[in-house]
Amino acid sequence: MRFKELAELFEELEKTTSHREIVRRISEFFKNLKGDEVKDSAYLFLGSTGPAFENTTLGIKDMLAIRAIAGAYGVTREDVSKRYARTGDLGDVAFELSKKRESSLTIEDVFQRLLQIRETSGKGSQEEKTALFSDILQKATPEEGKYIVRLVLGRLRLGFGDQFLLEAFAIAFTGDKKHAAKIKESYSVCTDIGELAKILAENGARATGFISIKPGRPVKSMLSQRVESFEELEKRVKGKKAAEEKYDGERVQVHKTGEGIKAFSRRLEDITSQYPEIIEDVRKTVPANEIVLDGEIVAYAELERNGNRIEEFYPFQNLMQRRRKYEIENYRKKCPVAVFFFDILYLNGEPLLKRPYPERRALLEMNVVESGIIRLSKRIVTESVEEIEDFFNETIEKGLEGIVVKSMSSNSYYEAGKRSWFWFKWKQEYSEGMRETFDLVVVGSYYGRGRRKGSFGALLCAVLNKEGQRFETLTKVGTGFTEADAEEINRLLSDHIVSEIPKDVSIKKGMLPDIFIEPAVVIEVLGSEITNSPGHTAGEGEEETGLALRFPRFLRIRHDKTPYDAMTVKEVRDLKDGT
Ligand SMILES: Nc1ncnc2c1ncn2[C@@H]1O[C@H](COP(=O)(O)OP(=O)(O)OP(=O)(O)O)[C@@H](O)[C@H]1O
Repeated sequence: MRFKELAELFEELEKTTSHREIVRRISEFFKNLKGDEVKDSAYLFLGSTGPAFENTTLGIKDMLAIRAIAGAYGVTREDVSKRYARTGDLGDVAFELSKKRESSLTIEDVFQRLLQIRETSGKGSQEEKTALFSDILQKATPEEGKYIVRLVLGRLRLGFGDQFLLEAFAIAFTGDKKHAAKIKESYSVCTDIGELAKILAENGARATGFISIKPGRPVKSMLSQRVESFEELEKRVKGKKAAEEKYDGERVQVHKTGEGIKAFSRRLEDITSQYPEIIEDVRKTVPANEIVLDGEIVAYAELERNGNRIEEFYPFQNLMQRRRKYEIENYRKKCPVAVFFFDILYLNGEPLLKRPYPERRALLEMNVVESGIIRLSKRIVTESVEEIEDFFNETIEKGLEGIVVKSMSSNSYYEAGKRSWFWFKWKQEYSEGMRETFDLVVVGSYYGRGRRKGSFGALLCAVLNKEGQRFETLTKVGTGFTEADAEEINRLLSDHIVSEIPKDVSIKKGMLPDIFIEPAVVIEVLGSEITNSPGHTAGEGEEETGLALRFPRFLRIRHDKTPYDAMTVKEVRDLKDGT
């Protein structure tokens, strides 16, 4: 299919606000695609050239793009820069400069070219990338050029995410949107949207029955519910249960496929290169040929004190030093880590997601030999709430944040991507009656004054309205930031500044921030009271006013969460209602 049709659709979708209409248009489009176009278009709709767990960056920043655009249209770089300053979007600049009336570019041509740019590396690659980019721009019409530029820069902002695409697949490939729920479940297991689209296109609704975990392709993590009290725990998980230490670090899924070993974060990013010591030790101590393990990486050291070996757990913030591309060896020494595996999802050709937890745990213990760095989560198995309470107190003494209680029932499967009723977390702060933490999405910022001049004074934060896939504001967060936090936040937000309210965000007039931010950055906030408020849009309906969070205080950036992992309106309402 011609790329022109995709560019035209992008243009229309940008202007469309109706959820139904967007899904309908996308599904019509997918119905007409053939072969590889299905897979490639699925990636392109999300502004990418592959699944999240592959490194899909094309390595072209503004400077190179300006060079490529100037070269393509025979104008000076100054001219391009001036237009860029005026429009704020290099895609719009390409649109202005292109004079081409007709083009024969196909979706495949554009996709292959993006891949070529992505795969060009090494010496002289900048020139080569620029030349490849310039060349395709010359062949493109103004509309096509606009979207090619945005795709190359990773800035296609259509204002919707993968959930819309999955709903469109239901209509396009199964003929009925009632299959959307099953397709969304399949996406938690097959997290490669292109691959999923292809399987659905070839097999229809039947596909959701056989999609399975595959080593090398991370599944979405299973998450836990929270309980308010031990009494509630007893009610929720009857009889024998396991209580495991809860480690506060970075979730990790380790995939071993023969000699290849990869580590993926909760956001499904490839974090293999950040933790070479874990990869080395898995190679040494996990003999299975093909295996997928789930666990938590923590900043950790075993120390000797007065002749005793003691375990030292360091705060989550220490571990964040390891989020880097360079100086890895240096930081490996500065911030030693261990990984605590608590689950096994695949073993030598056999998917284990549908095996109950006790069986999975037994297989985990049989297949992982503990070393200094590779550990198994410590746990007890008991029917007694008192024993769990003792275990909980010991974990707190050790400096850990709490426990995760797991059901031992015969259907306690691994529920990828779900906040499951088989896992319950219990943290120290709950037992102390402390305030609740909220993971919120930053959607705007207000200029700072006084000491905070030049930075932000407060951040406008939102929660996810799951039904509408929209972000609705809940609170303004202005305290709790250190200077380093503020700097890091400014840096993260700078990539996501937009000139108007993003389409999937709702903000009340009186709450409009100085700068709009597209949903991308998640922060964890401590708050104390949820109230009704006409100032915010969270949960606002015809009959209901919005909800607001009072006295919020910034705790940390959640690098590991995407906006779609943020707290939902329903969760906030449940907390308010005390359910
Ligand atoms: N033994 C364990 N079993 C399961 N999860 C564990 C364990 N130890 C640590 N964890 C971590 O705890 C998380 C479970 O809490 P939850 O699912 O609510 O995630 P969260 O939203 O990140 O919450 P929190 O902020 O409380 O960590 C898991 O995602 C995992 O990263």
